[in-house]
Amino acid sequence: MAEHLQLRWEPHHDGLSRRDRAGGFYDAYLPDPLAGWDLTIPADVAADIADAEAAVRALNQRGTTHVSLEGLARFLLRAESVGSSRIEGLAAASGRLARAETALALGGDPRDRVAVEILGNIDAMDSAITLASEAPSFGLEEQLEVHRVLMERSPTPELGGQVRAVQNWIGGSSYNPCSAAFVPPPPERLAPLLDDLFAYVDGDDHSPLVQAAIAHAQFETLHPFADGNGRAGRALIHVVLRRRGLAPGFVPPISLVLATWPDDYVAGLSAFRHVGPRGGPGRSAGAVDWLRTFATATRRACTDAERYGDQLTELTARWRETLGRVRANSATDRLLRVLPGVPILTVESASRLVGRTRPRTAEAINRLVDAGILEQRNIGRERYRVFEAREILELFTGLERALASPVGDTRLEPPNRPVPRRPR
Ligand SMILES: Nc1ncnc2c1ncn2[C@@H]1O[C@H](COP(=O)(O)OP(=O)(O)OP(=O)(O)O)[C@@H](O)[C@H]1O
Repeated sequence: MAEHLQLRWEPHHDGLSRRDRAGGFYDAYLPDPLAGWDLTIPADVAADIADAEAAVRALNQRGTTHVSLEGLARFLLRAESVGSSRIEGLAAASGRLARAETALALGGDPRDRVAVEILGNIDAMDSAITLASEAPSFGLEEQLEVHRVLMERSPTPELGGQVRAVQNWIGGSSYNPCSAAFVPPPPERLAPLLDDLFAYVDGDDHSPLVQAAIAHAQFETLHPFADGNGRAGRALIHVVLRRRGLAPGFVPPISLVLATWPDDYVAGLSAFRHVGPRGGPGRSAGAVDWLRTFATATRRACTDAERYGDQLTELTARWRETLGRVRANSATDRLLRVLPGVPILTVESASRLVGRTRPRTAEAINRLVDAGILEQRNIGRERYRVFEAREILELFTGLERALASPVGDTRLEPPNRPVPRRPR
């Protein structure tokens, strides 16, 4: 039975105010395990979930722009891998990251410390997700490894891969949980609940989107780490959708939309935390509120990603019109195909990507520069010569900004969290 445990807080800290120094009572939440839950989902919400799953599937099957979505979606992981308090990291434009990444790939010094640090976080998220998605089975050990990788580049790497041994809480005073918005289970109650959660993640009791939503909510409810629960919980959504095969190539940015609707997000998590008997109707009713929010966020993430895919298609069609005749399978033709996924190139990297000699590739690049499609830049301390498709980077910034607008359009409602500035 899910319940609140009333516990006494013995003060440890010399807090600033009398209230912070004081001890007192608090309610820690103890959820039910997930195993054997007979979750009842009403028809309208089941239909919402089916629609959202179909949208994710369609996005993953989207022929030509599929590779492009995958290519740039890596940068979307920035907001999932950088703590939400890191404003500078969240507001760094994708062009800046792509340039730093290119300089690093060339063995140089990008001279942009912030971008290098963000890239490190993205890599950590990327490898944590890959590791967990490809592991033959998923259990606590895999989750600890994911957390270790995620925390490696954080200010507190020593917290990585360790289940907390102390009580934590969300909101209220920093000194005691007595005024907290939510208090997760006490540390000594975590072990069986974590085993239960990862058995659920490894199974297929529910459809993939339901599983991702419930795994995320139960994970945030347990808050098993001293830090990095947000990052690990966001990674878990990707892991479930990949492991279940719903999103083999591209996971839509669901948690970015949830971050844009913080009130709905927290209300959904709170509704999920029912109090009462394990099989009672209150449990399913609370979970259904959360599932509705999660399905809506998924559909919105897919719509925004679809729109971005359409804009890419329109842009490349416009480029072809500007260029006039482009011979099929020529270096130019192939370059136009790879650019949406890799908008910053050198002659060498482009030559590898299009499978043509360097002189042929250089000719094609020059043609695109003459047409205003590519711009030459010098990057990094070494001043490497690169070619950049500015319009693609701008579209991507537009996608990031739209995702941060509660209504999906920054002209109607501005972004409500830090995002890159609109390109000038
Ligand atoms: N009321 C709540 N109940 C349960 N979980 C919550 C609640 N409010 C926020 N959360 C979750 O807690 C996370 C923050 O936990 P924590 O500070 O450990 O994570 P983080 O990865 O360090 O930070 P961030 O999410 O800001 O990157 C949020 O991202 C959110 O997923």
